[in-house]
Amino acid sequence: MAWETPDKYFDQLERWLEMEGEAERQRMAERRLAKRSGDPERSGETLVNLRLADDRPGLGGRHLIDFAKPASERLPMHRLKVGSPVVVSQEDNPHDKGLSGVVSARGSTFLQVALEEWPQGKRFAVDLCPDEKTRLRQLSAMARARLLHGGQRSLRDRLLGLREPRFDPPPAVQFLARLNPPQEEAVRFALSARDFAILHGPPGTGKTTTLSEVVFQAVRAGAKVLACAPSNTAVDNLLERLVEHTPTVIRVGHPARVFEALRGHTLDELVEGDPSMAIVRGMHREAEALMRKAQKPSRGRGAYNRGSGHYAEARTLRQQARMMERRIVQQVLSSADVVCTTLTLDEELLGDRRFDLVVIDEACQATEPALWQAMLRGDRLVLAGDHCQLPPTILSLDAAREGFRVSPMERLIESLGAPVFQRLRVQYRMHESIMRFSSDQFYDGDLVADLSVKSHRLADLPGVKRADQDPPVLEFWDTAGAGWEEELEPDGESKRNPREAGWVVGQVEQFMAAGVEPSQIAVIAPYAAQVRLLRSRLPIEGLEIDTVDGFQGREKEAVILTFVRSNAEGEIGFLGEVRRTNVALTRARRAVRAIGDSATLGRHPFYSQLLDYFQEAGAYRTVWELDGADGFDVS
Ligand SMILES: Nc1ncnc2c1ncn2[C@@H]1O[C@H](COP(=O)(O)OP(=O)(O)OP(=O)(O)O)[C@@H](O)[C@H]1O
Repeated sequence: MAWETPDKYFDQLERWLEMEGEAERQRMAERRLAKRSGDPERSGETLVNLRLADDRPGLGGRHLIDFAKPASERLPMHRLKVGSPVVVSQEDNPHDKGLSGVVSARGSTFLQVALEEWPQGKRFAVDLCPDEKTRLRQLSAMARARLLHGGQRSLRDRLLGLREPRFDPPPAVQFLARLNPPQEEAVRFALSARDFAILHGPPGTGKTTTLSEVVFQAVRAGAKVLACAPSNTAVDNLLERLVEHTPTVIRVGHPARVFEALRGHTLDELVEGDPSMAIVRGMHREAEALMRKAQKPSRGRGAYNRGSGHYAEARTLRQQARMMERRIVQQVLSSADVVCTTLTLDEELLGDRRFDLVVIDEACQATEPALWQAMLRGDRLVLAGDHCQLPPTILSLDAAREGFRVSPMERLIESLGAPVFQRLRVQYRMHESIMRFSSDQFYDGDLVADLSVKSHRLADLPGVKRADQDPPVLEFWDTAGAGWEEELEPDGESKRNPREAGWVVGQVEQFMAAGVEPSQIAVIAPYAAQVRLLRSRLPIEGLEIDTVDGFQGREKEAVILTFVRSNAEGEIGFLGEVRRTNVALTRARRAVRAIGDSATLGRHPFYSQLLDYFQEAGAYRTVWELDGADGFDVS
């Protein structure tokens, strides 16, 4: 997509944001309706009938509260992630407006929410909130980006493709981490950019490792760096790498949203640990004592004056304490070489701070408006991601159709091509035969499996039984002609395939019988209804069953993939977004088992090539080989 002027670009983005806001509001209204009609949890954005299961104090006087179902039932499938803004409300009180909080942890049977206040009541609902605040911040950043001058304007115009990006000759670099040659080349390339550069990191190629090295080198040369990512999880992954070589990294953000092991690097904890904070705490204590004194009834001459004097003194003390705290916060921030945050920046906290370099990891998960807050803070920009995996989630189908799903990184690669990006090529995850198809389809056949993973197999894992014949790395089971058809979930829109689900149960059992741990297995289905069905059939501790989106950025030793679609019309729905299948296949380290209907899938050229690939690899099977496949009752 190309824009003639910055104004046209920003006009378009504002329109898409408005459409997205409308879609979000619509979704909330549908959720309210579903709540009344009986199955509120179907949307995945609400959990109901929750009790208080546990609690502990959190930072800054917050409460960390575990909500769970009665008798610790497993929670249904839901989209409330760590960092999601939520509202906790009393179910028995229809007038309760609820308390705002943030999801701070989640497990199969509980959801932990960080709340400022203690929730009153016995039965609770937790609802995902629309992220209005983020949208407003993006709009405000875009309004500022329209009016830029000087160097900032030149970077903006280059990011819009209106001017050529500039590169210096690659510098000589002494690397801190052990990198492979394409990673080293990518670091030199990123450091040579005068405006922006892109690191394209296919699955398992060490994109975050490489981006961290770019940050180390910049810091070494005296730069201040802003390191961002679209989600809290991605920021924490980056932070985990950054702290290895850069001691002065500070993570800005609600501590409840930060991995527990990394909380020592949060601004809140660093400020709390600052020696001057003892004085601030003392001032608060003194102010409280004065308030108590003022509230005590006292009689006699001058009592009223004494009381109001105490109030005034307490107020002044509190103001001074807050000012001092703000100063400490700013001092701590200034001491950092690297500030780490999500793309939704806290503008008030950062003030007019600027950075020599801004890096954005998982940049293909960010929409265009999400870029601008961070972009306005820096002189140079490095984006890292993989546009051959899933794009950002967009609720408004119209906006998505018009192009809102295209991330800025994807747009820049598509429009400017080879000069602006470097691809990493050595991957450290997949057996070579798992990698090959994805490499040929999405990465120009460029990927190479590192020796450490090239031929690794399940049988090499500790605890997995060695058999005469090792379990194969790949298998595709074809259901064509067996009548294993898809169906609509009762009362729902989502699709499922009970016969495929039955087959998946058998595969999980086989893996476990061979000694593979449930936590080493991923069961992936493109449709929520199939995920729900499988979760009800496989209540196994540690086994993860999720949609493709739920597994992006993760890996497992073995992946079982059910394609679900099987119909006479050859409809494949959103499997037509082939990047979804790229993500699903490339989560696997040592084994892939897939099941699908070649008669339905094979009409699409991508799936037809996938089937050929499995066939050529000697990994094609058909369910007719199974006892009683015709009318075979596995469900
Ligand atoms: N040069 C290297 N030598 C050895 N191992 C490496 C190298 N680079 C990366 N790795 C390993 O590869 C794995 C993936 O690295 P990293 O998390 O940086 O990748 P990523 O590309 O960001 O991952 P994802 O595909 O999940 O986005 C890690 O276990 C990392 O230690």
